[in-house]
Amino acid sequence: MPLKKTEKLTQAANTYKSILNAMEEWVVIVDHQSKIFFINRPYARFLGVKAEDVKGKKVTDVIENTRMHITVQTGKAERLSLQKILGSNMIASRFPIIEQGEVIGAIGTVIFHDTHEWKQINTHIKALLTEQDFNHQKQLTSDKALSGASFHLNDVIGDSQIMKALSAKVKQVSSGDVTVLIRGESGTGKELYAHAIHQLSDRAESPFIKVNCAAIPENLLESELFGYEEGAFTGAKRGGKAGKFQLANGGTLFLDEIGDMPLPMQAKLLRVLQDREVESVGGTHATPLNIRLITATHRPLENLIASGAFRADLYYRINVVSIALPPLRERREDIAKLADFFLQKLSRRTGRRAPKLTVQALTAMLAYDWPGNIRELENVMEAAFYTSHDRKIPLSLLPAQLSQTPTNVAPTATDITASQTSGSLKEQLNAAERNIIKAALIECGDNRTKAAQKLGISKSTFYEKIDKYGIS
Ligand SMILES: Nc1ncnc2c1ncn2[C@@H]1O[C@H](COP(=O)(O)OP(=O)(O)OP(=O)(O)O)[C@@H](O)[C@H]1O
Repeated sequence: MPLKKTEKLTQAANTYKSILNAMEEWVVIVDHQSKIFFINRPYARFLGVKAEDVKGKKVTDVIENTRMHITVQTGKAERLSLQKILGSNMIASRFPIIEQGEVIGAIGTVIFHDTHEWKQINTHIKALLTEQDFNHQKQLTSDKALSGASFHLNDVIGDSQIMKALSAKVKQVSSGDVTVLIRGESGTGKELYAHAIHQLSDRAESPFIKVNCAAIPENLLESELFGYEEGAFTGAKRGGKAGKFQLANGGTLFLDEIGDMPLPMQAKLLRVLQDREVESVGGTHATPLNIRLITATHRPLENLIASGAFRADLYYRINVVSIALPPLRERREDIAKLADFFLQKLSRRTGRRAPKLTVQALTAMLAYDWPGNIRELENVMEAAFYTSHDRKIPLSLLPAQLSQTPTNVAPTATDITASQTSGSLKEQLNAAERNIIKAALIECGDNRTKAAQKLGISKSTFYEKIDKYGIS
């Protein structure tokens, strides 16, 4: 038996001897008795020995502080450990050589020949990463310098039928100047879509200006939107200040959280949109406007109108084309792909290899309802990325609420990804019908009459079906 092991090792090593000798890294191979079988020339030179002379000697007698014999005994790899040889701290790795289940030897490498070299290389790698990051940022800022919008439709991840229908609709409405209202729960990607529409439009090279109507105090909103003249009020800047409308002129104005705009401001906004001109606070003349307006909200505008908190006339003006973004729990097919996308993104940013989700972790993620939608998923993946070891993300690294979904209702990873192609014919047809109805609703901006017409069914049948599938 021992002979056989040696023969196998001889065969393997002979094939690669000249390659191993040409390497800058130091390489040593021991047999199953921890005797040196091969040592490459650079390593032998460093030790001050001749490769032929040490062949067959116990590795512990030739290399100081070696652990190669331990690797042979345990069959376990040791990566990037410190090993002091002739006064220098080397960085060494050791791997068992396994053939048909048995350890026939071990291979050891020394990558950095002292800690100084390791530090130098570390600095070099950091510089490369910074440069790569800088180039990426430069690309983003040059996109931004052109327009202020840096997301494209390609950045929108999602293969589900719903997302495909949305992409088609976005492409269709982007080119004209039509006013778009984007609706969806918090974190569903409303801002991302606003950017994508601008990027696809003829205005892509012109400014994209965003205003978060919920984040600006009521008394500042007017001057923020319309700008002000010098001396317009106490504390006004010298020379005045351009408003977001003026800055967006020629391009796109994105009013986020429009449902949170105070009523008096709604009246002023409506006037500007109707007159197509804007006058700054304290100003004496109006500037003609040429903007494309995109608005977004997570609030139910119809209810706000009913309670008197939102103007119906403004609603009609902003709701020319409506795009409804589905919550993540209604397109669970996209969860795995989005998770992977965020892990890869972090990997590119940090230079660390992306860990993989275990089946249990992915199953819990597929069963969870994601009230914070994609933003929540992105945050969960970021926390898991930084706390993961062994390139794995087990369930224990996910927040507690993800493991609390009762397992009897938790669909498995395969259930979800195969939801279109598994189950009885009836189940598959139902799944397909649900997706078709959902897609039609999206295409028709949630207008049920139009969606029913598009599908060639009566309004009452359409209502029965949305009831049956619990589509809201
Ligand atoms: N389909 C998607 N693919 C990839 N990333 C996405 C997608 N949708 C959203 N994101 C990311 O999720 C995060 C939240 O998206 P975004 O800010 O556009 O949501 P929102 O609906 O505008 O949220 P809020 O209403 O809270 O402002 C962002 O980091 C965005 O890049």
